[in-house]
Amino acid sequence: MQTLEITRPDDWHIHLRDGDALPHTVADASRYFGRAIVMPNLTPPVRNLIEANAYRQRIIQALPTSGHQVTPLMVLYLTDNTTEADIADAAASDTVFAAKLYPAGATTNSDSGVTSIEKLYPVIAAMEKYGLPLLVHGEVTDADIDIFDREARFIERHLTPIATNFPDLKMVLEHITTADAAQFVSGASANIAATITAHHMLYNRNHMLAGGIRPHYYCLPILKRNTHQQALINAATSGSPKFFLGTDSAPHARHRKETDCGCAGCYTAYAAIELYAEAFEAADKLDKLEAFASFYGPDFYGLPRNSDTIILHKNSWTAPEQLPLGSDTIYPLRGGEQLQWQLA
Ligand SMILES: NC(=O)N[C@@H](CC(=O)O)C(=O)O
Ligand SMILES: [Zn+2]
Ligand SMILES: [Zn+2]
Repeated sequence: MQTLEITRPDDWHIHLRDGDALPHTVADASRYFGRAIVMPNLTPPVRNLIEANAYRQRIIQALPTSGHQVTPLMVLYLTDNTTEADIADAAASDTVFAAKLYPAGATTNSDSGVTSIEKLYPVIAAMEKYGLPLLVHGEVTDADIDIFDREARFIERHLTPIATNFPDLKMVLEHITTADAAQFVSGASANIAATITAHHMLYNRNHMLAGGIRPHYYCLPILKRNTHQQALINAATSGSPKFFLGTDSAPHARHRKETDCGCAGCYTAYAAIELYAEAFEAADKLDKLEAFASFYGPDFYGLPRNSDTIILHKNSWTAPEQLPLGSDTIYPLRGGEQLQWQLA
């Protein structure tokens, strides 16, 4: 049996949600991730250090009592009312590691997001000054911009100006989905990086739309055409330290995805590294998985790499068709289908 031993990975983009969902999401994230950058898009969102620390406590209370435990790294949710003092407090803490820019209306729970990125510039200046990374959901929201073009337009309109105006800002373009984004990040300075999900490496929009509409493949930014998928595979497996693992595992109750207006988000945390291993193996680049999953993320954030390892076996198994999420159930990505890699 083929075996793969890699340094313990971290997840640099995950949604753990809150309340009775937490025991489930936290247990899945704890299977092997050392640390997790925890997205702040709760309702209400995590807007300041006090709210971040309270959420962190709720996560810690939900950690499994035996076995490995993931360490939550908290993130602030930027709003039109975020102040430079909010940034200073967060940067001085040892619990908050970044702040997240959601353009208002761009994605799940982004209603409190930023309505004018230019008005946010003083806050971004503070992030540059204090060295707090800016994490970006990079999509414009204009009704007249095609949903498949929203990431590329965001790069031209907003990311390029931010990068020019704040040359020392640490910035992560989250869950990139286009060749345009991969190119932008590759060509940018070393303080600009990107996370890539397993599902954007494994799938393109045909998987979601050809032969029937499959709501469990619907996430934002939306899956693009296969040439973009190939660009993401190339970026993730290139060995460039600018691209690292962020699952964007985002659970939604099954009935909220299988409905007339379904939610965006795919649940992958139950088999995240297994799905990435499959994608890297398909590209014949398994040797590049460890650095993508375990080195480049902590290097970018200025944190130590994990010192222990995990082991994966090449061994086919059937993914569960559904999983509990508090009092709801979720249909995980790949539910009921075969997975190729298994955690030892
Ligand atoms: N990716 C998604 O489709 N959904 C995420 C939000 C996000 O990361 O944009 C969620 O919170 O459900
Ligand atoms: Zn997002
Ligand atoms: Zn996300």
